[in-house]
Amino acid sequence: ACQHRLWPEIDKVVQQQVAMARMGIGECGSGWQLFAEDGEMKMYRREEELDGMVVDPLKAVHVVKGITGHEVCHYFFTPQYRYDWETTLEQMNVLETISDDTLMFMQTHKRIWPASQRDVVFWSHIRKLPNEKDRDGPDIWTVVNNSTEHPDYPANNGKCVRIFLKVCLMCQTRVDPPKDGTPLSRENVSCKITYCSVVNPGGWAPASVLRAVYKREYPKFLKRFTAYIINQTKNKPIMF
Ligand SMILES: O=S(=O)(CCO)c1ccc(-c2ccc(C3CCCC3)c([C@@H]3C[C@@H]3c3ccccn3)c2)cc1
Repeated sequence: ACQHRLWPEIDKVVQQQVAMARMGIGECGSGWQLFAEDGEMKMYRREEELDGMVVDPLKAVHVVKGITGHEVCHYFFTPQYRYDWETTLEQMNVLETISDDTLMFMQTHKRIWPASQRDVVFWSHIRKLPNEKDRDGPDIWTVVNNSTEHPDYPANNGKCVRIFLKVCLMCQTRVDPPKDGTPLSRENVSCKITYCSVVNPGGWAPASVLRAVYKREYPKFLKRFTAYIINQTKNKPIMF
């Protein structure tokens, strides 16, 4: 994978995104407003516009018991599961297998009235990072999705408006070993999930409509995605 033309960009964006995800909400600069909360899940956004278009950065933090960061990133990265959990997905194609940890996708998302239908081309990279805080603690796992161009799929040449996105899913596993020395089980693991995304809708859509879509779709997405992983992994060995 080192020689691929995208490698320098992938490495730069992954380092950037992970640094951002690691910062707490307080450190990320002010302006974050909590817009959704459900148990351990907290969703923040900043209201930002670019050329009159809503490009609100989103940052969600969640703690889920019984699953690990490797499992969360595995089910997020691997194409074959995506239709099971991605509610607004209409079509997904793997355009290129750049390496075993880097894929390129083309996706069309369901039209959300009154906005026109959207599509997106992005590379997706999964990576394990050393746990700097706790040397012998479990590694951090991350998936970064970043818009890119593909010669066979030029933007806005068909029915869809091309969106641009930068997404970072970063997961930190926590293990609380059982006191009585019994073998480790899923009750002893939990995962702190940080999901950061910036979606540029590509073409104009009413700010009120987009913000309503985000307010509805993002909490639904994260709840459905994490419930899916719990269900997929419950009778399987723990993936660390
Ligand atoms: O994390 S990912 O990389 C997972 C891979 O699939 C990803 C997440 C979200 C999107 C996405 C693309 C388009 C749109 C909108 C923009 C204007 C009209 C359609 C939305 C809106 C926000 C709603 C939404 C939010 C969350 C999940 C799905 N839908 C989201 C794409 C990829």
